[in-house]
Amino acid sequence: MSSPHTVRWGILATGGIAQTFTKDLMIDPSTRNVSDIKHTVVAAASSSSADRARKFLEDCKCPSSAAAYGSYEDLVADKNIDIIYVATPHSHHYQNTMLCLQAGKPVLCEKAFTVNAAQAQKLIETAAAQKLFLMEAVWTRFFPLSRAIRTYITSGALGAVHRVIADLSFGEDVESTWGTSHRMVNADLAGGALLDLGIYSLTWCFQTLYATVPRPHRQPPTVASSLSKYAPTGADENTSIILTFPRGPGAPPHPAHGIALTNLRVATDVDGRGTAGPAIRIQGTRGEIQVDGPAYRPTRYRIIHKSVGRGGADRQEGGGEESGPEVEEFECGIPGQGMFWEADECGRCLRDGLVESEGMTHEESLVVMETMDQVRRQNGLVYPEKIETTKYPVRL
Ligand SMILES: NC(=O)C1=CN([C@@H]2O[C@H](COP(=O)(O)OP(=O)(O)OC[C@H]3O[C@@H](n4cnc5c(N)ncnc54)[C@H](OP(=O)(O)O)[C@@H]3O)[C@@H](O)[C@H]2O)C=CC1
Ligand SMILES: O=C1OC[C@@H](O)[C@H](O)[C@H]1O
Repeated sequence: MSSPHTVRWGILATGGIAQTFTKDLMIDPSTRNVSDIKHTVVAAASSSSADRARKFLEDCKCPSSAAAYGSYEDLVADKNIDIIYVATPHSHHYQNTMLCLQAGKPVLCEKAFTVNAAQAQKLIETAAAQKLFLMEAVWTRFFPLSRAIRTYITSGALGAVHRVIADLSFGEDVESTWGTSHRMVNADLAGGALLDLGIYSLTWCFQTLYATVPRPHRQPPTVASSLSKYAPTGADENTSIILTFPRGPGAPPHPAHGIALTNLRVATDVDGRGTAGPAIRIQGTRGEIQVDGPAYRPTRYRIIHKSVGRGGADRQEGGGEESGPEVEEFECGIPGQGMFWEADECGRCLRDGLVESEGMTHEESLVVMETMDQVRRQNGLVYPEKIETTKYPVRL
């Protein structure tokens, strides 16, 4: 057996998710049955100080040889780095990712990819011109659970999928939890439910209704939406979206609806015990897949088969013969947070000289950003010009 390919990471920013991701990188890949890829962290940078970056590296138990930088500019100049993970707020993704790409570094950039589609387009063009790998860090798409569900749908076993309902809502007292400056609600940081949480509801609609169609036949959905703002900052706190995925050659002949929901004041899981039901329902003519939340880190799903003798048009007088179990339950444990699967994907793409991942293509990141742009346009949600601009460099 050949030795694993080692990926040397640089971490840009030292906040909450940077810690979680980096700790996942440090987990032995064999615990998730991975033997072809290994990860190491060779550097981290904090925009506030090198001391903060040093403490971050220690807290995450990174190798003692890892370099600690007090600026992102110093990080991107480090010749030992294979790829940079950008973990700043949404507002900063465009500027920070452009900095990395222009310094010749491949990038895994946190979601939401950028503030708008125009920025995403520029990053994709820059990566293509430089022949550099670039991916939006939609980690959930790389879970074995997500892959299994997509495979099940493409096999046709669920029949024609007509509707997907996906919700990621938090149920917080917004004022006391986030105030006005926290990145969740701060418009200067492109905060709000849509870009932060709604993107996962959209992810479930897209990965089941868009990514399951052969690539040449994928068509962007039409978008209808409603959004309410959090008065103190103008960021959105309640956003509901209905997507209609057109059908045609290479795809099922009927349009399918994706309903993507997000709300900061009411919760998907109201009692924290799943009593309210699944976060995601994928409804096909032969059955339904129900995925328990949270939508960003699901560990459990079930397939409910529409059996002969039960329900709908297949109902028979006196009940019919049933074939197989009516409900199949799947439990998918995660040996860590689960961010390592997207990191493994980056490693394989770098090893194979790819500039994008089939699991999260540039085109799909762009279509999702365009979808969120439409939702914002339909409801008058605009962020400050300095974070909507495609100008580079801009000091934020
Ligand atoms: N995939 C997932 O599950 C999750 C993804 N996220 C995404 O990750 C990104 C960061 O979120 P999170 O880690 O929670 O945020 P934090 O606020 O915890 O960290 C953000 C970091 O970005 C850096 N930064 C640079 N400029 C600014 C600025 N003006 N204001 C605030 N921070 C700044 C800081 O690091 P430094 O001082 O070191 O430069 C800061 O610690 C967001 O895009 C978010 O959507 C968040 C949570 C979960
Ligand atoms: O990406 C995310 O997933 C988990 C949430 O807690 C977080 O706010 C969000 O940014």
